[in-house]
Amino acid sequence: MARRPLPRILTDSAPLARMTQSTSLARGRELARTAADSACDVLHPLITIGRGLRRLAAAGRGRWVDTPRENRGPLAFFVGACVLVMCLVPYGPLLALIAVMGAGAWAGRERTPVETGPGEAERERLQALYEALVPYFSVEGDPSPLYAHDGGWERVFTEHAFDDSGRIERLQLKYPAYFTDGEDQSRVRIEQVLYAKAGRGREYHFGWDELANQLTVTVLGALPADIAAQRFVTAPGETVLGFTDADAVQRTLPVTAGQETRDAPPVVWRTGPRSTEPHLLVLGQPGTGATTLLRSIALQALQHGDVLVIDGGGTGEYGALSGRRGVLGVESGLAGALATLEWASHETERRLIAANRARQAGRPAPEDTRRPLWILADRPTALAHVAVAEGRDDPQRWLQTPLRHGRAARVTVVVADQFESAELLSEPVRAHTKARVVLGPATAEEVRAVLGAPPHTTPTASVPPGRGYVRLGSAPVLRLQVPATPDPLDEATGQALRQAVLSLLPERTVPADGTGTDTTATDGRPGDAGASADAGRRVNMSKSGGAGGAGTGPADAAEPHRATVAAGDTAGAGRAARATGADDTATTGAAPDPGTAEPSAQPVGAAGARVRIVKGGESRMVNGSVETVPTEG
Ligand SMILES: Nc1ncnc2c1ncn2[C@@H]1O[C@H](COP(=O)(O)OP(=O)(O)OP(=O)(O)O)[C@@H](O)[C@H]1O
Repeated sequence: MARRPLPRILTDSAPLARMTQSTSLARGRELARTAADSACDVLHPLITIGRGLRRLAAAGRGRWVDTPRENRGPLAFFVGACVLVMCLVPYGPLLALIAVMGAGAWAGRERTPVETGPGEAERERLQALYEALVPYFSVEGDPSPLYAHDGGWERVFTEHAFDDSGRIERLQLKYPAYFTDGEDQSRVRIEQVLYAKAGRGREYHFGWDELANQLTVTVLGALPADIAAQRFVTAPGETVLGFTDADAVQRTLPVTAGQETRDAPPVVWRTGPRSTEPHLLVLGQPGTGATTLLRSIALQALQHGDVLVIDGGGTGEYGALSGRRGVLGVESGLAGALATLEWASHETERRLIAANRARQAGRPAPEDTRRPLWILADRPTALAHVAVAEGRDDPQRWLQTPLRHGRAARVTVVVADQFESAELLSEPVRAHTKARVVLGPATAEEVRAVLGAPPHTTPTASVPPGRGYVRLGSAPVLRLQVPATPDPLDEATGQALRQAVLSLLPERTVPADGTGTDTTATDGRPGDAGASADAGRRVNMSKSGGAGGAGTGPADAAEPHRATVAAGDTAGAGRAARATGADDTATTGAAPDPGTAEPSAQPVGAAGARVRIVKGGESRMVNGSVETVPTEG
């Protein structure tokens, strides 16, 4: 049966449209809207109170439900008693009504919802980060991937925080269990992606929680660079290499920075017989603070021990140490370095033999074997170059015995050099320096090559001098800021820092000039000590040419700053001549091989002690000067 058509009024919309557009209908609508608005304004307090009473009632019901059954009776009794009291007191019901209305109005007030979660721009940033991680955290065939191209970040970014400028400050993310988080390469890839997407130019810490499959990225603030050289509160055998992040070490030290005193987290390196990393290697780009670190170590070492400095760079930046109590020599020439290191090698053996004999005799180790001896070699590879040119020994050869046996003999070796010369470092230096420092800008690969593990932070392209990474043995890699310890004889050094360093230097045992006055101690100005010194009364330990005067050989020309130590007595000139002979003996092969030399049993180490370098030879170290003495029968 055919369907009947609908009446025209229901199918044709034109009449309806006409009605809608009619002015009377529009006016009616306007009136209705105004009336509703006015009613809303008038009734608003009542609406608020009503909403509040509803919320209070809901809260009361919830409370009643939460109350244990056995407590409901007393609670009902208490409420009833309150109501009764209200009814009995004058104006009680009225006051109760006002109180209930007030509470309703307060509970029903409109609260602007607190904005939670990231804003639009921040959500976009998180989504971009998520999408960048998809190729690394997903594999084909995963039925429910955490990371997928059409996925959202909300599932995997469990924590996030932004700084005022909208950059990520902290991010915690989950990753699939099959991700190879145990492999450095895999981790480094993720760290690089996050570094690029979260904003370059800042340092990030990556905390991998392999158990929970969680990675926490935190932006690190710069390490404070305002700590200068000062007396650190440490035990003998402890050396502060610098300062690091507060959560990286468990200890703090009181330090003075500018006008304030505060606690700072130090990187403390332990040396001596019980140390598991008794020697240190420092590598870095030129000008990144290796010399400063060695100077800082020297100032701390001089508190309890003796120091020998080899300044292979020949920049004269250790000149302030010359002639100070405990400083056995500051050498920047090849010949002097060879003689000094040879002595140190024999001294190590002497200490070992003396301590061994004492042990066999049931006595404690002799006093003269217990004073720590520090060998600080700054750029020894520069001298190795000169040695090759002159056909002489590489000075590093004489570091072998101190490196191998120094721990038991309380001899500590610190070697600093530059990245580009690192392959010239001898095998014993590489093998026995378990404490390592990298200074200055370095890629993660460079840091790993030196420290044996990559840093857990992204190295930044520009860092202040003295900034780097440190690793003691197999401990974690830490960020490091070396205390500012400039050369006090450098004119560019500020007065405050100069005074800080000068105040840490031990007293002079050898006058800085012919008058016997300590010019640097009085006014701290550089240059005085060297300029006014009587050249004829100095013993040049770096001699390869004539006695006492300026060197004439090629090595001398290349070493304008080599250290000289004043003899300080009237026999200076003659001693200088003999020192030349001693030096020649030591460096032309007349000295016995370290393996066969029988060390002297004479006391050594303490400032001013007479030290014979080689038995049968004629070299002695007296007050930091090499002198020759007649051979004993
Ligand atoms: N920890 C530090 N705090 C402040 N300034 C520093 C620090 N370390 C080094 N400097 C400054 O950086 C400059 C270079 O330092 P330093 O000479 O120690 O570096 P270097 O690596 O030994 O350089 P080079 O190889 O040229 O001798 C100096 O001006 C020094 O004062």
